[in-house]
Amino acid sequence: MLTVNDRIEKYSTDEIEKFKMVSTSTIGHFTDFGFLANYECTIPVTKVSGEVTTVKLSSGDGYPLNTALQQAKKGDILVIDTSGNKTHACWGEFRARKAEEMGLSAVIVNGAVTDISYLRTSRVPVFYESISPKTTRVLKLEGEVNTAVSVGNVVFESGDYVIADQDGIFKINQLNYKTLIELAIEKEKKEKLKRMENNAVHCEKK
Ligand SMILES: O=C([O-])CC(=O)C(=O)O
Ligand SMILES: [Mg+2]
Repeated sequence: MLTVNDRIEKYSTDEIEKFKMVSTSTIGHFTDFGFLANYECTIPVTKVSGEVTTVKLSSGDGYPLNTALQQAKKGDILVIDTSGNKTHACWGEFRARKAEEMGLSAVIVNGAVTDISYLRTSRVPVFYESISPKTTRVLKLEGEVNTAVSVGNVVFESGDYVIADQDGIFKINQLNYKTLIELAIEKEKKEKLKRMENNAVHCEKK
């Protein structure tokens, strides 16, 4: 049985523009919640962000991913919950090729990936936990698309917004994002000034 929910839009274009302005390490000054810890990334990422499409797999069945890739939109971050499977890689070269074609921003998976040499050349970054030669298969057993999933101890739903950079991955929390983003933008402005002052002092000393 495959459950497919409609895609949800949670944030306005203006709000999304603001989210893109801040780094994860600035948000980390104000909250501990919403961060995924210890994920590897296939390529060096300076900054990536996007709305979330979720998919939940079971028993090494990769089939729901086909549906998720049909539901996802350009710019999305695909969040894959393997339901605890850390050995059967659900993401490899051909999924990556599809993601490139669609223009996905990134993929986050709480399990294994495969075809790592290809993934390291793909422009779509994949945040993952492990590498495995064993893969999921098309079993058509069970799965969910755009339901709530838990990945890296964070709950993700369709339409959530994720920002990721070299310091980590952060999911915007609908409960407090207005305050949090204003605080983060303000802090980044202050830090920019501080940086300029610092550099000026440095130049004077030379
Ligand atoms: O089919 C899979 O589950 C993963 C894979 O090898 C690919 O995407 O090329
Ligand atoms: Mg493959």
